[in-house]
Amino acid sequence: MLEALRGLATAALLAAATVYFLAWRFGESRRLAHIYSLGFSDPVLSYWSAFLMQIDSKRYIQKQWERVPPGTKWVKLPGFIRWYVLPFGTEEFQALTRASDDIVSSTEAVNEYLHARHTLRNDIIGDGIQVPLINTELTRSLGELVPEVNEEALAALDEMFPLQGNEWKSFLVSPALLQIFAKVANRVLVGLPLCRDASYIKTNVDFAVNVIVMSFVLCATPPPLRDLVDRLVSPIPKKFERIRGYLQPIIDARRAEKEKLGAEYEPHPDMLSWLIDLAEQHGRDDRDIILRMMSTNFGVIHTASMNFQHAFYSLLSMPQYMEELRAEVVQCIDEHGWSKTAVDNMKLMDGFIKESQRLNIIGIIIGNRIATKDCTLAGVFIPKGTMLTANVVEAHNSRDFWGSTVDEFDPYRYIRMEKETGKKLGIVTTSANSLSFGLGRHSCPGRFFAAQELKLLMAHLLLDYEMKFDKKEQSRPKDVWFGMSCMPNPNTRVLLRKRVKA
Ligand code: HEM
Repeated sequence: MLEALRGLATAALLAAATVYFLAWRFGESRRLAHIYSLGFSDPVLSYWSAFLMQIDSKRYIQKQWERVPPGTKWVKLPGFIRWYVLPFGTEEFQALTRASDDIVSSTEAVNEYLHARHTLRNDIIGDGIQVPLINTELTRSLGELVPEVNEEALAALDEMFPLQGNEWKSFLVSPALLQIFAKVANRVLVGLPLCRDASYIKTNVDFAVNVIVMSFVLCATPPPLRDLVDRLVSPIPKKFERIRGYLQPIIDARRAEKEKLGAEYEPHPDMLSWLIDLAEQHGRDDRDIILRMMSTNFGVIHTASMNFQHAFYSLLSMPQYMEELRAEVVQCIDEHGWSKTAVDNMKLMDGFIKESQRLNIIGIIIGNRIATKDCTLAGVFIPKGTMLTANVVEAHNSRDFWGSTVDEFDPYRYIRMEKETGKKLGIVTTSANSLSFGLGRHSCPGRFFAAQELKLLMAHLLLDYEMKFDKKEQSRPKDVWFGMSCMPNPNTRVLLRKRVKA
């Protein structure tokens, strides 16, 4: 009896979800009929296109893009849940990057694809007032933070890759790098000793996975049922309580220290301190501070770790660049010590990581925004509720822009282009053809810190380790694609050995 009832409830839920999504999709297809389709435009047949797109999204968008008639302004890409509208020409791309927040909202887009109102509690912290802290406090402190980031990078590498004598040892890269990046980031988010607490780090790493899984669950749930499903199955409230257990005593201790020392109080140079001050200015409670810490952790750990893995695999598959990169690190450190200037001067390393980001993308689209009202962008009507986004595959592989060597991995490309154009083209420079950190006013504010940690970690690996893939053929392991998203192969093992320095 109970089984039958459960079956009936599941069938009713599935039927409700199907009716809801079909109704939504029919309406959206009608409203976007004037925009060129990458595949079938018919609301029903477009599900077939969406299916083909999910199977091999990179090839699908590349092939369909080549067929777009010249002069087209915007195109739409079919998804199972909705259409994605993308700028086709330069003018349209600029209209998207320049559109103000009251026309296109990145927060609403995050709310939709990550279900952030539920998963990241954007109903409370969706105002994003912590974002400017990254642009100001964190980016300004990068120079001061180098010794700390450096110390943490060394400690984390030693812990995750323990080696003795001159033995070669095999390591699974992906989980080790997640821990390393979580620890290094938390050195500047919360400081010592918590950044080295294995259980705190694990809770944050797991929280990010919970967010992704819950966003899939909520995506498959019709909107009226989402609050209920979230309350019944989400593991996130428990994660919040665990993180609160770690952070609340530190928040209390810092407040007590400030009260005791008065004018002599030296604030800790980390995100937690900046958030405590921010909460005071805006009259927010400690729950607010903890949620913002969790949301920041969500944004920093997996992105940096995946970008690094891609660059690391590229390096191992092209060992011819190891000596040149090592020589550059040695020269920069000899001249400037372990400092921001030294890191900034590692131009070949910069170009190597940027070239890896260009060719090893983590998704075919980036910079999602939702139109919050009916509007006209570059002369074309965009209805309220449309998801706008940009094509990373085309941006990073455009033969017109990158020239005949577009398919080659060339770390010197940016040094050469900087000389030719006089423009800065480092990792942190975003443009219509470099979209790894997003686009326009909501491009990643943490990219200056991210570039520093990626370069410092790569520098230490080069100086302190010999490394190669733990498999016969030393070629890049195949990436793993899920629909429109891609990640470096998580099963990759690497052999490491302590390097004897000359
Ligand atoms: C390699 C590492 C990283 C990558 C690839 C990355 C990438 C991105 C991308 C693609 C976006 C969306 C941009 C857009 O919608 O146009 C973004 C947004 C953001 N990132 Fe990062 N990120 C990284 C590291 C970091 C770090 C270390 C921090 C903080 C310290 C950070 C904080 C943020 C924030 C707060 C936003 C939202 C900005 C806004 O809404 O205005 N990210 N990031």
